[in-house]
Order: sequence, then C-alpha cells, then structure tokens
Amino acid sequence: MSPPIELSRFAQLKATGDLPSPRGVALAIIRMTQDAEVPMSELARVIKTDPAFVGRLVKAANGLAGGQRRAIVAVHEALMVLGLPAVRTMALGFSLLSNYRKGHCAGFDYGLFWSSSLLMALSMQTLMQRLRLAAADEAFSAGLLSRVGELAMATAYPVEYSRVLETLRRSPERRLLDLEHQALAMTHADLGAAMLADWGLPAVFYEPIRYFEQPDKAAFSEGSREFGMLQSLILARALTEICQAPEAEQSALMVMSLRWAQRLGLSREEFVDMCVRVAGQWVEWGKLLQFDTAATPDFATLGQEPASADGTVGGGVTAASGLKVMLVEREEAERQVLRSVLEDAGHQVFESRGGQRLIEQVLDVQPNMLVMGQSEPGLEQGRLIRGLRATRVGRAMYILLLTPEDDEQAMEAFEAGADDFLQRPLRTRLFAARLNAGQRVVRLQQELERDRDEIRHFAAELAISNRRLQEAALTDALTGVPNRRYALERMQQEWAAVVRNHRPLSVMIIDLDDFKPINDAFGHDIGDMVLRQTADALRGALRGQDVLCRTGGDEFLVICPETGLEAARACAERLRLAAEHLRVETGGPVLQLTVSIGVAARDDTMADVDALIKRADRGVYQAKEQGRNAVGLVVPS
Ligand SMILES: Nc1nc2c(ncn2[C@@H]2O[C@H](COP(=O)(O)OP(=O)(O)OP(=O)(O)O)[C@@H](O)[C@H]2O)c(=O)[nH]1
Repeated sequence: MSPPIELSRFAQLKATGDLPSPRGVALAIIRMTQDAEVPMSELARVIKTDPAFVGRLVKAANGLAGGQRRAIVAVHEALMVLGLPAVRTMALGFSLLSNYRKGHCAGFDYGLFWSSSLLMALSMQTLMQRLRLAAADEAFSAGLLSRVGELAMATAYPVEYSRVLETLRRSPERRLLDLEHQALAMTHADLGAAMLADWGLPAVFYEPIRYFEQPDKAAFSEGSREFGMLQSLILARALTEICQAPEAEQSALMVMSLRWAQRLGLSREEFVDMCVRVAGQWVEWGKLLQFDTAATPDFATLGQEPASADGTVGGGVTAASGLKVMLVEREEAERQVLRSVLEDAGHQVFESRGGQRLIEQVLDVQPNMLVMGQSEPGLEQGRLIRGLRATRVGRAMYILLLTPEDDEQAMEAFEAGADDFLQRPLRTRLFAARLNAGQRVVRLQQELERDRDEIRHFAAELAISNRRLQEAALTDALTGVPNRRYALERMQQEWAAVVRNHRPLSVMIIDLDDFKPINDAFGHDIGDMVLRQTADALRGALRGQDVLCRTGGDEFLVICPETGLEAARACAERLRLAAEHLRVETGGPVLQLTVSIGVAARDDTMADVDALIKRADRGVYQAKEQGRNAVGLVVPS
C-alpha cells in the first residue's frame, strides 16, 4: 500500500510544530519506553509524577486485564501487564487528550471529539477482548487515537478546517474526506495514519485506521488481521454513533450495526451485551475525565429487533454467529462437498493446503475450528497438530480430523491433540452432526471465556473503587491537589531517589499574603474560592514534573525533582507572577492577592526531608520580611 501521506508534506507539517504532539511527563514516558532496557522502577517513578496519568493507566490496565486474573492496583504491576508499547501509546493518547481539550478551530467541537474517541477506545478494547485480533490494551489506545487526523487538521489549519466543517454542516450529504481533500489537498484519514506510523504504532493498527471510513479503498485480504481490524473499527464507529445520535435515529443505526456485528461473527445478544458494557464504561470514564457523556441509549430495548433477521440453524445456534472454519483437503471434489456442508450450516470457510503454511494461516485467520482432511504430502499431521497446539490460537481451536479407515498415522494425529475424528468414506449427514457437536463445544468455551472476563471485570471495578478511596485519602478536598499526607510521602520517595542517584531536588513553600483579611471581609466561602482559584493558577504555571500540594490553610508546597536552586528560583518567580496576575472571580467583587515563596535545594549537609522543608520555611519568612509578594532564597551558609 502507498505511504499514508506524501512523506515530504508530512515532514514539513511536522517541522512547523503545528501538529498535535505529546508534552511534559508523557513525552518523557514515550522517550523512556523507546528504550527496551529502561528499568521498570525508573519508568514507574516518572509515571508517578503525574497522578492523573497514574489513575488512567491503572484503570486502563484493569479494564483490559487481558490474561490477568487479579486486579491491579500499583503502577509497576500495570506496567508489567500492559508492556512498554501499550504504555507508550497510552501516554501518547492521554497526553493529547489533556492538552488538546480546547483549541482555535471554531467549528471543531473538541469535547465531542474526545468523547467519541473515548467511545472508539472502549469499543475497540471490548471487541478485541472477544475477537482477539490484537492485544486489547493496545486496541484501546489505537481506538483513542483512531480519529487523531481530525484533531490534527483542526490544529494545523484552524480557519480552513472550520470552513470545511461548516460546509459539511450545510450539506450533510457530502463526505468529510472529500471536502478536506478539496480544501487542503489531504484527508484526516491519511494524516492521522501518517502520525500514528510516525509515533511507532504497528501497521496492523494504522493501516485499518486509514481505511475504516473508506473501506472500498482498502486492499486487505479477507480473513487477515488487518481486515478484521478494519471491520472492528467500522463497528466501533457505528456503536459510537448510536451513543451520540438523537434518540429517534438510534434504532436505524442499531439495525446497521447489528449487520456489521454479524459479519464479525457476533450474535445479537453478544453485541447488545457489548454495547451495554461499553456505554457503562464510557459514563465512568467520562466522569474521570470530566466529559459530557450524554444519556446512554437503552441498548437492551434497541437490540430487541425482529427475531426473523437471524434465522436459526440446528441446536439453536444462529446462522449469523457461525464459526470461522479452516478447511484442509487436497481432493477437489471432496473439498467442494465439505465446503458446502460447512456453508449450509452458516460457517465462514477458509481453505488451506496444509503443510508448513497451515500454522501461519491459522495465526492470521484465527479460526474457531479446523477440519483436517488430506493435506499436501510433506509434514505429517501429528507434528502439525502438535505445532498448532503450541500456539495460543491453536490451543483454543476445535480440531476435527477426517481419517482414512484404520490409518495408523491418523491415530497418531488424534493422539497429538485432535478433538474428534471421522472416518472416510465421508457421510455428509454424519459430518454435519459432528460439526454441530464441535460447534457446541466451541460455544461453551466462548461462554466460559466470557464468564471469566466478567469476573475479571468485577475484580477490576473493585480495585478501582479501592484506588479511588486511596486517592481520596491523599487529595485535598477543597482544591483537588494532593494533600499534606501525600506531600510528605512523596518527599520521602524523592529524597531516597536523589540520594541514590546524586540528582538535585528543590522545594518551594508558598504562603498566601494577608489571606485572613479576605476571610474576615468576605466570608469563608469566598475565602475558599480564593484558595481554589489560586491552586488552579499555580498548577497552570508549573512545569509538568513539579508537584503542587496543599499542606495547610493557605500554604502550598511544590516538589521540584531534578531541579537545582537557580531553576527552582526562576520557577518560583513565575508562580509569584501568576498569583499576582490572577483575578479571582467570586460572582461579586473580583479579588486580587499575592504570595510569598520560600525556595530551598537539597545539599549534602542536610540529614533528612525536614531539614530541606525547614530551609524553605525560612525562605518564606524572609519573603514576608521583605514586604510580601516576594521569593525568599536561603543559600547554605
Ligand atoms: N476560607 C478558608 N480559610 C482558611 C482555610 N484554612 C485556613 N484558613 C484561614 O487562613 C487564614 C490564614 O491566616 P494567617 O496564617 O494569619 O495568614 P495571612 O492572613 O495570610 O497573613 P500572612 O501569611 O502573614 O501574610 C486564617 O484566617 C485561617 O482561618 C480554609 O480551608 N478556607
């Protein structure tokens, strides 16, 4: 396939710095995860400097919890479960989500964009848990970034893109991709895929992301992973649209989605169940990320469309939810017979000649069942089955052998791990009956797997509740920044790390000037407003790696890892100015205030954290002495 976008054009755009890109802690995480040798402890330390990312990472690791049986609570556990590539894409996705919630493109609804991207993420995650075409955790991030091209167009060309969106609003029958191409000679699909490729996402994600809004242009072979991903993205997009459509349009969209779901081998019940789960998670994530998630549709009712759409086949198994069957048979006539029995039973058939290629094909198509007749001469069946059973897909697959009468080799193959066998000459009715029995086993296995997922899901919910409680215990309720307890624990951790690595560490203590008179004049509620807005202003003026905590009534502490005295002083000066320029909106009078800041850096004469904090305290005292609205610096004597 051609490169997503002319490379020189992409390089130019990238060089302008106008494309969305990760910042701060996320950037540090992305750089670190590019090095496969990075110690997990070091990575965990950097991640912990961003409590918001910690919460999202742990929640994501739990929500996905692929093969994990136990809920995850700690960052290093989340890292082990997710692995470096997933953590990198998650840092990327969440960083963009934090930094691009607003922008200059007037016609672009940033809130709606992220809310639907989140739905894409959750839908892809849920679909991959069921279809297992890719790791669910990576699929979550890929879903979150699946429409990043639109954000990029809005960021790089705010005025022009606003016009494109306006034209689309006036003529909804036109296609966004065409309008983009006309106006800017590129499309969000191509640009988004180029960005994802540039960020190092695997082709199995960015190629389908490029085509899922224009599947007619894709050239993926049927049954390939890319093809499955493309169909999954289309279905995820359809689910997203249902959640965000007006109620009157939801049932028509549901009918369409059910059709896509059927193509992916999902039954009506499975898909409806999936929708309910995704919608629930969307609301939960919406709360965490402060998004408007609207009222979620009543999927149980929407899913109750006429039962006739499904037509049932033996044993109450729906035709639409037939299995993916890989068929190996050298004899043409025999193969045709087998194929027609399988297709009549509603299964999707993939053919293989057997031999060495079979394992590759099985890994690619991921069939539920293998019907193994005569293969090309070469590798014996027993070894082949043993090879298949050594893979994850092969282990879960039902293997039905078609054997010649009294064949010694076939018996060996059966002993190597086949589930059932049928002797030739082939009797089609018997074959159909054995097929049904096999299908029931596959279904039972799938149900078991779903039950297991459900249990993992509940365990994860519990872990999240625990984590919320933990977080609440470490958060200041008034301002939402970490509290004194967190500050002290964190100081101890940072102290231990810098002593080990001989790196600098500074702290600042910020005390509001003449806060008592504000309380006295305007009351405690207005005083609270002042504290809240001051905390926001200070946080906004801080660098990514610094941590602001509220340690007392009108006192804050800032921990600055990897920072020497001079850099901390410059940072304190920035905070002082931010407070000075703040206009506190109270709904009545607009108030102004200033702060006094004490700054201190660790040196080898200090015995412990207390010594460092005491020195910063002396700095505050100095600043107050100088007449307030000042930065006091205590240098070692
Ligand atoms: N509104 C509000 N006030 C608080 C809170 N916690 C402490 N205070 C008040 O903060 C004020 C702190 O006043 P002081 O320590 O005297 O300091 P100041 O008036 O800022 O004077 P200087 O620090 O010397 O500039 C006291 O009036 C406390 O009652 C709170 O959570 N909300």
